[in-house]
Order: sequence, then C-alpha cells, then structure tokens
Amino acid sequence: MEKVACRRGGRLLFEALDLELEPGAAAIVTGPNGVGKSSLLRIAAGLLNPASGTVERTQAALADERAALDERLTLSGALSFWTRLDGSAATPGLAAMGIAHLAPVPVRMLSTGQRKRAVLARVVASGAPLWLLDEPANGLDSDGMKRLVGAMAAHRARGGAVLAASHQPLALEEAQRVALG
Ligand SMILES: Nc1ncnc2c1ncn2[C@@H]1O[C@H](COP(=O)(O)OP(=O)(O)OP(=O)(O)O)[C@@H](O)[C@H]1O
Repeated sequence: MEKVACRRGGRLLFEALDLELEPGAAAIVTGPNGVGKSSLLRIAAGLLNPASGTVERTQAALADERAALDERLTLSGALSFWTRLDGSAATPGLAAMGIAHLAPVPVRMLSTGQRKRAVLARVVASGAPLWLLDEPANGLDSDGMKRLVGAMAAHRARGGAVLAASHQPLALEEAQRVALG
C-alpha cells in the first residue's frame, strides 16, 4: 500500500499509510475501536476502495466477523464451496485448526470458538499467499490459539504473508506494527 487513505461515512479514518509485506513477513494493525483496522483489511482484500493511494496485492484470503460459510451446509460442504473455487482441499485447514471431527456438522450449529476455527480453516485451506486476519484470536481457547499461532508460522515459513488486526497480543515473530489512531 502506498499513501493509502480511508474515508468512511464521510469521515477520514487514516491517510498516507504505507505498508509493504514481503513473502514470509507479517504486520499487526492496532488501535482503538472504530479507528479503521477492519477497513484497512478490507482495502487490502480489495473489498473497499481507498479514498486515495495505491494498493497492489497478491491473492488474499480474508477472515473477519463474517464467516463466509453457508449456514445451511455442513462444515465440509461449506468449505468445499471455497476450495472448489480455489482448486484446493479443505482437509489441511480442518486438521490445522483441530476440527476435522466437525466436518459433518451444519455450520449453523457451531459454537463461537468452533466457528472461528472454521473461518481460520477456510483461510488455511485457501492456499492464498496473503492472509488477512481480523481479530483472529477472538473466541479461541488456548488450544485454538496455539493452532492459530502454529498455522501463521507455518504459512510464513512457506513464504506466505500475514496482515492481522488484533486487540489481543498475537505471537507473530518480527511483525511490523501498524498503529492507527
Ligand atoms: N459501511 C460503512 N459506512 C460508513 N461507515 C462505516 C462503515 N463501516 C464502518 N464504518 C465506520 O468506519 C469506522 C471504522 O470502522 P472499522 O470497523 O474499520 O474500525 P476498527 O478499527 O476495526 O474497530 P474495532 O476495533 O471496533 O473492530 C467506524 O467509525 C465505523 O462506524
């Protein structure tokens, strides 16, 4: 991102933001509620246009509060919708997040933490080089947190990059800090 500005509802949230993520790199976006962290991730995902500046990205997978998993389907069915598009497989994502046993369970029946793991499984399964994680630790128990940290480290070791927004400390070694507000 070069000189990126974000305006929402007529209000300038941030401007002149430069951010570069090399393969294997990570950045953590911090700042108070409403400052524009999710908006920054949506700009990075290509879902929101910056008010000014330029964005160049590789293929990205976004995990935010919208699960983007069909509530009416089983978890494996909902993940398959995405893996068919991505030409990838759901199994590694389910295994990485420790929810292989939930594959036949309808998405609507998942608990908060299970749902969060499912969203992260979708990201892991995507094979996308850039992970955009909005509050990825929310709702996770200690095992879920360990799995998230492990998945991010493995992704970076394979040359992937992570851009995360979090109020909670995230174990991301040598991550750049992007402090908004
Ligand atoms: N669709 C929208 N239209 C207008 N304003 C919006 C829209 N979506 C978000 N906003 C506003 O943009 C601002 C930034 O929202 P955003 O979700 O990016 O903040 P955040 O830093 O992620 O907050 P939090 O820490 O609470 O998750 C907020 O004031 C919010 O009300």
